[in-house]
Amino acid sequence: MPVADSPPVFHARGLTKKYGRRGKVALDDVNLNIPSGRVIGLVGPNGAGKSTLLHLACGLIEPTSGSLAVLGSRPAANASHLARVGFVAQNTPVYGSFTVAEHLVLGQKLNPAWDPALAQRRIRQVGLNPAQKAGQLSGGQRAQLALTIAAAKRPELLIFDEPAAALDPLARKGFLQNLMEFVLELGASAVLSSHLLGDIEQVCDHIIVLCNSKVELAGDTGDLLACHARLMAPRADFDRLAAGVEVISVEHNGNYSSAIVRTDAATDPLHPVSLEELVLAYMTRAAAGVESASWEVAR
Ligand SMILES: Nc1ncnc2c1ncn2[C@@H]1O[C@H](COP(=O)(O)OP(=O)(O)OP(=O)(O)O)[C@@H](O)[C@H]1O
Repeated sequence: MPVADSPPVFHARGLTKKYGRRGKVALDDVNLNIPSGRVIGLVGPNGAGKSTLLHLACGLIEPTSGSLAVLGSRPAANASHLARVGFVAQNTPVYGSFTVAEHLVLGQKLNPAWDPALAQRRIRQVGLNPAQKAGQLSGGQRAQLALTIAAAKRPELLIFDEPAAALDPLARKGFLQNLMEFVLELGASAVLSSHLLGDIEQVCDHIIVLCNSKVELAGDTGDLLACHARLMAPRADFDRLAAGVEVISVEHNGNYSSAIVRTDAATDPLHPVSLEELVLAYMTRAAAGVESASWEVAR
């Protein structure tokens, strides 16, 4: 894994992206500092701005205002920076009329640090036929090809936009396993956007929760899990919570309530939360904020 003094994977300051003449806001004043050496899960509801952030990070689009540095430089600043980042887009695009072997030849031509041995070995390991046209591969095989091409660049950062969404559970498991093997073999960082919280929980050690174009939560999963818990108590107790306890989301069931709280205090009775519960709590809070804001406007 990269050393502690490596530049951050993402360093965003006031990062804002608006689309089109109407200025549709996709990212709104985002601040982030994501250390290297992590497998980062980027989660959030549809339209939250995840793909926009990843496209900005790959230099495919420009911010409207603010700044984003990726591995310490402007995204896609030059050929050598491009070579440091491997990107697997949504639906893992490949050239349908090219064979698997032709993809590897193309990869070698286009990438100065291409590792042919790694590419060949991985193609063999995942059982891809070099002579097969990519257009005839299954979704899982296409994803494995796209992952191999991204990894054979030997990048410092691998970026995946919902790479496994269309795969069946077995293919997804294989894909995630390979992804983790690559991360270890390359000593790379990875950013993985996904709606599949189970996948995120399985492979990520850092998360970014993006809701309504803003960062709702970001941090190392271990740290976040340590300062969140489920609090179950009579409903009335929630009116007099200890100082330092913040309710993120709460469900009432008769006179009893169950809440996900952020706490630096030891409050009884607290139960640990899973990463999935934590992410859902922040997404629920953000959705409730939008609902009450639009209700205010409607009044
Ligand atoms: N090229 C574009 N032109 C106009 N609006 C766009 C464009 N791309 C994205 N948007 C809008 O920006 C917002 C964020 O979109 P984005 O694709 O980044 O979200 P996302 O979190 O990746 O969503 P999903 O989970 O559905 O893939 C959405 O409201 C979307 O409609």
